[in-house]
Amino acid sequence: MAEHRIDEKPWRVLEFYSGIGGMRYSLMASGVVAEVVEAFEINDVANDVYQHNFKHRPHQGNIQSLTATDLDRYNADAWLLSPPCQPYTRQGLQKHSGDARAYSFLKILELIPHTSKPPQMLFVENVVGFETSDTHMEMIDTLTKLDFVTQEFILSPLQFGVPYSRPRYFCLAKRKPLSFQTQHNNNKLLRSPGSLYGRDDQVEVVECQAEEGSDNLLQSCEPVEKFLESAAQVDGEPRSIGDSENRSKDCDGQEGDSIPGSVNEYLVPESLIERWGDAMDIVYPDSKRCCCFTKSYYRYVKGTGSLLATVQPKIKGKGSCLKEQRLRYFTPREVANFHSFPEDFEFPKQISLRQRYAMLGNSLSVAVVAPLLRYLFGSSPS
Ligand SMILES: C[S@@+](CC[C@H](N)C(=O)[O-])C[C@H]1O[C@@H](n2cnc3c(N)ncnc32)[C@H](O)[C@@H]1O
Repeated sequence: MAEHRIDEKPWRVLEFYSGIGGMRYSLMASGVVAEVVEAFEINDVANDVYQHNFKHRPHQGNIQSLTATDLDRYNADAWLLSPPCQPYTRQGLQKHSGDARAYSFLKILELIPHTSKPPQMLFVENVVGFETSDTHMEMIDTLTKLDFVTQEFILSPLQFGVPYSRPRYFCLAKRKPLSFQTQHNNNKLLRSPGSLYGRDDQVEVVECQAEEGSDNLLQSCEPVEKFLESAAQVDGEPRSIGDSENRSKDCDGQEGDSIPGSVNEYLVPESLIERWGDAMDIVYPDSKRCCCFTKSYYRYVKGTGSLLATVQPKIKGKGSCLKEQRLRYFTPREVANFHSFPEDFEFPKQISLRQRYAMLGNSLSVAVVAPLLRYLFGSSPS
């Protein structure tokens, strides 16, 4: 557990790029006594979802236009940020700080020295690849000049028992005189959660080798079936206003927008299986791993997330007839389960299926972020 402050006053937290609130759910799950004093998000649909679940509407607008005076008003102890990842993704142009979508985060870094009371703690989440970018260099440079100590991680839900591969980069920063519990990891990039639980480096090396694919690691994960809705629940997904009855089924694998009214509408059309079967990642209820769901899941089938075989073939995989396996998309609720969102998380009825998948694809794993936040806020032995 994170230690409470002696005065029991909650930490005052600012949440930047709040989306549908994955960071806030992680903070709640971490057990840290904290209050989100404001959240910032440009996308009003995401703000609808956030408000629906937290009864608090984030400040809507471009983070780039915030000033040091604006931020001073909140008198926050910690800033949690999950800035756009497109400038750093391997599939993208990798323009890093040259990409306009990186500007708002660079602006925030610029503002820190101009605030009258800089935050004591910072938490940044991004895609793997961020750690080699010039934005990362800029961030570490700024934090070092301001007397922050950092510990960086690349971690995936697979390392926390969730059968879901979504490795992400995390930077944890504390301003002196605050310090981390495991100080020998200062200024290191770690690929195992060992130090979050006070385990030594040797264990970390083993776990690091185990990441992404080792049998040991996968065996410690729960099976995919634990994350599934029952057929009745899948059937009960709400239909949204203005959604078309049928998805358009383009030959390039792109699909249109809708909200399914029955389980059949999650089934992958045969035309897509014929055309894209070889590129599909297919998993079974007893599988111990599925692929990262991106914001294009359900619109495209290639490289956007796994599909579930609802009929178990005699021989698993592509050797057996895919059409007989009744492939279906995971529902948004199931994707939220893989992100370890709480059961009471829900989308307002008017949010379309495409929007649900897009916002979930942008979000983060509570199973990974909660222990990182607990570690960040925990106080070091003096
Ligand atoms: C990687 S997602 C973070 C998602 C969030 N952590 C969650 O759990 O849903 C980035 C978010 O930043 C928002 N965003 C991007 N640029 C922004 C800007 N300049 N100002 C405010 N929000 C921005 C996007 O709309 C998106 O929701």
